[in-house]
Amino acid sequence: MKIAVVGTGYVGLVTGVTLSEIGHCVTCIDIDQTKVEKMKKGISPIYEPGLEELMKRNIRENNLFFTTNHREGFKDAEVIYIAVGTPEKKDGSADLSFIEEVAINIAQNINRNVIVVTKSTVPVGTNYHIEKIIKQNLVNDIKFDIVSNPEFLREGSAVFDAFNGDRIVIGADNNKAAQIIEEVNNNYGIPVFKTDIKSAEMIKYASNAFLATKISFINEISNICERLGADIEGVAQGMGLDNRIGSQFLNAGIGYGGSCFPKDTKALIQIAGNVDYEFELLKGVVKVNQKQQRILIEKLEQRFGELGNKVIGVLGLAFKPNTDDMREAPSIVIIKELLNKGAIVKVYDPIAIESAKKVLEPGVNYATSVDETLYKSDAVLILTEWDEFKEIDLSLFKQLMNQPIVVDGRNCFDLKGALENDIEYYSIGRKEINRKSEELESLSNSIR
Ligand SMILES: NC(=O)C1=CN([C@@H]2O[C@H](COP(=O)(O)OP(=O)(O)OC[C@H]3O[C@@H](n4cnc5c(N)ncnc54)[C@H](O)[C@@H]3O)[C@@H](O)[C@H]2O)C=CC1
Ligand SMILES: O=C(O)[C@H]1O[C@H](OP(=O)(O)OP(=O)(O)OC[C@H]2O[C@@H](n3ccc(=O)[nH]c3=O)[C@H](O)[C@@H]2O)[C@H](O)[C@@H](O)[C@@H]1O
Repeated sequence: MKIAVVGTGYVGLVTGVTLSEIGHCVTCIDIDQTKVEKMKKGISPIYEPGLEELMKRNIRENNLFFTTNHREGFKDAEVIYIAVGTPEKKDGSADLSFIEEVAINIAQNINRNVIVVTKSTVPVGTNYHIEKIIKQNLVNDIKFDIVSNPEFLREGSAVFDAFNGDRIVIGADNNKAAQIIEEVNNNYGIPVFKTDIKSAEMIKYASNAFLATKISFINEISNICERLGADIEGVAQGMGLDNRIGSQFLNAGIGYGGSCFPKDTKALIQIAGNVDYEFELLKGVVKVNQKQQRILIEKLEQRFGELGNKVIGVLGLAFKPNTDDMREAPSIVIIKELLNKGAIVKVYDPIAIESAKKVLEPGVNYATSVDETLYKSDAVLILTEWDEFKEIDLSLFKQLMNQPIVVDGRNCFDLKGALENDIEYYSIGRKEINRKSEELESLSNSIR
């Protein structure tokens, strides 16, 4: 089938590339000329494992094209996917200006009957808004249908998710259109769930809000565990064994970040507010997340008192491993606060340094390796659980740092290893490990 995809962020690019991989002829359209030039050469503008190989192959086989020109991109397209951003406005609601612009682009440039599929995460009712804008601005006498097809991929495993997702949600009022979009997706081999348009739009927000709730919940439990001397890892494992709860998304840490959970939770609070419903639970989730992002600063202050002139190394900047995406990364909030408190901040990330430079405060020192970050630091914070950090030789902390104090926001190391390597180790929801502690012997025995 001939398909156009508008917008080549994570969602648009992965959608376009994987649709070409399953046998469609796809043209991706973006208004960013530099990005399009890169993509035409098979270079991915985002770091996403496996994506570039698929891009290159499908470009070579003439299944995948890129353009900045909407008319050229829509030419003969039977299906048009909308995958532009829906960022957060100041009041927390979703900014639909990119979506509205694309609706006008479509109305002015389509030359045949077409199905318009919205992949972007949009508030309930937006697909009808898109339909209205297209109708009002149509230039040619053609017919079109609208379909909601929200995206559930995760950054860092987006290609894997495209072929192994749990479900594809198709929301439509017209059975024929729903059936065609189901056929388009056939070769992904993923179960399809069909529903009406508004419910499909809500499934996306409710899913993200639920996952965010799970994270804030386990983070609160971890804070209580710390105070009571219970161990969050065991608690999460024990909870997850109940199939009704499930073991995923129970990793306590420094709060969720990224381009979607923070904005989608706030947008859903607004969506509910618009129909006079106060979503109290979700408001709590957002508040807990904001508090959790500061938890490592509290731990540092408890240990040092003042942070002025302390050299703090930071390992990990991206909001999660395997991506260079810095959108709403907890590292931004934490580093800003460290600088405000007068600390000297040295940071390292295996992939996200260049994107981090665009968003972090001036005054940050960028290191090029773990060793350089550790060297003569008074404490090290771990903010992203990259494999490179999980595999660090633990003896390096004592060898390279002024004092081996590690405040780990992602529970990368086991307590026994930290203890054996003389690390003063603070993590999330677990016992503190500290050679200075008088309980050292008994603690050591209990861990062994
Ligand atoms: N990033 C993610 O992992 C996921 C994102 N989503 C949702 O998907 C949507 C897109 O998100 P991202 O891929 O992160 O977007 P993004 O913001 O990274 O990229 C959007 C792209 O659209 C382009 N664009 C804007 N207006 C355009 C126009 N009129 N014509 C052509 N191109 C245009 C921009 O130049 C940009 O390259 C959002 O609604 C988001 O909530 C859903 C699931 C996962
Ligand atoms: O709508 C979206 O954009 C996407 O949002 C998330 O995907 P993503 O943001 O890429 O990453 P996640 O793996 O969900 O992680 C989000 C944040 O939660 C944090 N997290 C995740 C899991 C966990 O157990 N604990 C935890 O703190 C991560 O560190 C990260 O900061 C969802 O998982 C996707 O299904 C959805 O499509």
